[in-house]
Amino acid sequence: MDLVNHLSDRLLFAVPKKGRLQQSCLDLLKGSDIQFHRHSRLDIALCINFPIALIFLPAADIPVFVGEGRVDLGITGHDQVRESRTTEVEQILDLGFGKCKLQVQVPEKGDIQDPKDLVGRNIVTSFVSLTREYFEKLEVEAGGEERRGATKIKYVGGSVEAACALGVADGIVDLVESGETMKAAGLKPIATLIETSAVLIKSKHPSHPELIDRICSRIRGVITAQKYVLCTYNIPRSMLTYVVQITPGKRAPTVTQLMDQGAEDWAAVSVMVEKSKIAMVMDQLEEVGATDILVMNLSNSRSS
Ligand SMILES: Nc1ncnc2c1ncn2[C@@H]1O[C@H](COP(=O)(O)OP(=O)(O)OP(=O)(O)O)[C@@H](O)[C@H]1O
Ligand SMILES: O=P(O)(O)OC[C@H]1O[C@H](OP(=O)(O)OP(=O)(O)O)[C@H](O)[C@@H]1O
Repeated sequence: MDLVNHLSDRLLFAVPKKGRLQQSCLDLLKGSDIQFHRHSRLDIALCINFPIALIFLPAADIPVFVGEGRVDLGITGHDQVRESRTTEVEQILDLGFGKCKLQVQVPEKGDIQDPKDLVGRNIVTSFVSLTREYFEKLEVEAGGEERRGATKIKYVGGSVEAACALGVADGIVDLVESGETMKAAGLKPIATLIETSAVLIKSKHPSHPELIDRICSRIRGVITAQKYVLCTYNIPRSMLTYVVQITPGKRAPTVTQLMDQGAEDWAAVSVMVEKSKIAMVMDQLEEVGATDILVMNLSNSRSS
């Protein structure tokens, strides 16, 4: 197959080839009905139902390719966009997965309590630019311009948490989600550089802008459906002003008349509620007299 010819008319969309973001990305593509066949060992997959080619790349390389305009769209971590230093990508959508923090970590039992204590010492990280930027500020605060660059920052590609135990580093800068890796390595956090999650990014000069809008709209629909549930309930009309405050909806609740004889002063409400808040919202609705409260998962959505 002549891949180069096949790519020329297609929107190029980069997704992580491995690691923490990959499965959620594949789920998102499936939910958006972006169909493709990936041949084993090939990092390019042509879509069947869109003029799109998926390019499987390391998460760290995606902002570089998108920033240089070699690829039109991409999914990677916000941390990787910041680390790449590119100003040529637009972050168009927070995808809500891959949430973690980039933290300064030191041995739990050591004498270092404050990131300032690390100035002039050895740091190991996969995020050299963000770490350098962070420590340059501390260096200047600690000793003026002549201290700038005093901290030794070394790049490693993975297993960063092993660096202190191996005597390579006095502290590390690494991602933390559950904290299990940090704890197992006998480390504790002493500062947070940034919080991150997966983002959809696009080149500032993309090809196929209309197709990009279509894909963004599909992905946004799937993300919204994952974030919200649909809640319906019945409520006396006299209580409507209260319950609208409990369930304001994404735009506004839909209120309809109950058809039951004798229920003229009752209304049926249908409204989107954030999944993370639904249990508390149901408690509040019950307290103010709502009945027949039902909650349904959404498989997809579209709204402007
Ligand atoms: N523990 C985690 N929880 C949530 N998201 C994470 C976690 N670790 C990493 N991420 C996100 O996934 C991105 C890719 O990290 P990951 O460790 O999967 O890298 P990778 O591309 O597999 O490279 P490598 O494993 O070789 O370092 C990170 O930049 C971050 O945005
Ligand atoms: O706080 P936790 O939930 O334990 O997650 C944090 C770990 O996850 C990432 O590494 P990953 O496991 O992806 O492998 P890596 O060390 O090879 O990058 C990150 O670099 C941490 O090591």
